[in-house]
Amino acid sequence: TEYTFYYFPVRGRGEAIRMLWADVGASYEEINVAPSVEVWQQQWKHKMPFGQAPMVKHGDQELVQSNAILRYLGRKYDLYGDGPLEQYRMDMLTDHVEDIRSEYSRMIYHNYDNGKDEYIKSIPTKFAPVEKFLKSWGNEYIGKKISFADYNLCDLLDIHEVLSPGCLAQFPSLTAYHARVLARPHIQAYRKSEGFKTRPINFNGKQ
Ligand SMILES: N[C@@H](CCC(=O)N[C@@H](CS(=O)(=O)O)C(=O)NCC(=O)O)C(=O)O
Repeated sequence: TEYTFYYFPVRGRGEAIRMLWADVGASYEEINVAPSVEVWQQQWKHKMPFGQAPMVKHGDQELVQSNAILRYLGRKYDLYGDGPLEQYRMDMLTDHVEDIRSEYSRMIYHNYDNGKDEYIKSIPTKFAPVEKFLKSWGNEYIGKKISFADYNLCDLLDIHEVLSPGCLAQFPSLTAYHARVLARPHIQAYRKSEGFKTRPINFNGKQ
């Protein structure tokens, strides 16, 4: 296989990478670095450059930092837009996805019971700017063609739909965009796979 993917058995920060590989038809093997917390802490954590996962082994390279991995794959598979302005937009939305993902993870892992309702109330504010940008850019994706940033944004929309069903219905461009990415044949096939269907979104089973 072309890649070895060292991560937890969750969507988390790995799902956008899995979607990209599915869409380009790349072969990869998943290594579950946390069949138990002890195995992660005693066998794997110290092997990771920053003590964290995901890590991707590609040839003799060991790649870490999920957004850097996405950009590396974006450059490798021509999934990084057409020119500096499209690349800026992909980077800018990737940064926004990162901001929201961090806030989402903090709620899921540290403040679910008391913070979930308040977080759900904040969802429109988080996604209204994305709706405006996509609408004004008028592309099928963030760029004219699919990019590494689309898989990341699509995964973020997925997990927010699970957290609060219908939360994106008020955003027509975002809703159409989400459906468009999910309708891609290889993504459709991936979403029907056992791996996708059985994988929890987060490590603590909260969603
Ligand atoms: N900026 C890093 C963050 C990676 C990260 O936070 N990994 C978490 C798991 S997850 O947030 O991706 O689900 C981790 O390794 N946690 C275990 C630990 O830190 O021991 C990235 O984007 O790859």
